[in-house]
Amino acid sequence: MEEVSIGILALQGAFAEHQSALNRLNPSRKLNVILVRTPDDLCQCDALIIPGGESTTIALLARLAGLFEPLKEFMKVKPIWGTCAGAILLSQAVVGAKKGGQELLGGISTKIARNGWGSQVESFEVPLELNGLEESTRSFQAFFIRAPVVLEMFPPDESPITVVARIPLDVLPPSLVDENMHEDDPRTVVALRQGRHLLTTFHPELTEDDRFHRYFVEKCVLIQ
Ligand SMILES: NC(=O)CC[C@H](N)C(=O)O
Repeated sequence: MEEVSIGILALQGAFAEHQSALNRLNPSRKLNVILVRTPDDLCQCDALIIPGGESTTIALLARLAGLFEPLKEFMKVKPIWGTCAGAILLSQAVVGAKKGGQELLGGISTKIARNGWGSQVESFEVPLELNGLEESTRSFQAFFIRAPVVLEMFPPDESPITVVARIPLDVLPPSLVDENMHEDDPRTVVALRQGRHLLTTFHPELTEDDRFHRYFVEKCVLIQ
């Protein structure tokens, strides 16, 4: 059986947790997990995960490793999943970037707010409402740690955006709900797929529930 190689960008952040989650899966094809630190590592990958951490630092370290341009090229042809800081890097536009700016790979048609839930809540845990994951009726307990917030989903040029998970308004910490927020508000969208790319603003790798990892492998990587 032909193997498939999934890279995890391992410059900073929660890459080891993603590695453990991938190693727990038992997908329909054999998985080879590669920690990516150089352009040569990236060349061996069929898909990539960019973990949570600090988006500015990850971008800077990627630039220093000579990985930034190769990552942009990679994203044009192969699937990438960005979690939290990784979700910022995948977005087309960001607000709240650090002084000096934030380099983006920009392959997903979203505008995202860095640390967008504000300083009042550094982190929180809520059950999500899912769409298209296995056992979707069973909610997913998600950790948000200084998470970004999706502000806008642009009408895409090519592939449409599929919302994969939302935070129901009634479980959002009250300090984060404002009176203009409605059920379809982009700010409630915490996981979305565009083509073969996946974006999650929380940390699926910090739970034992591997459904998002399975979703990425089956729906973004192995799909023809
Ligand atoms: N948990 C995370 O990945 C936090 C992201 C971080 N706030 C950033 O801007 O990069």
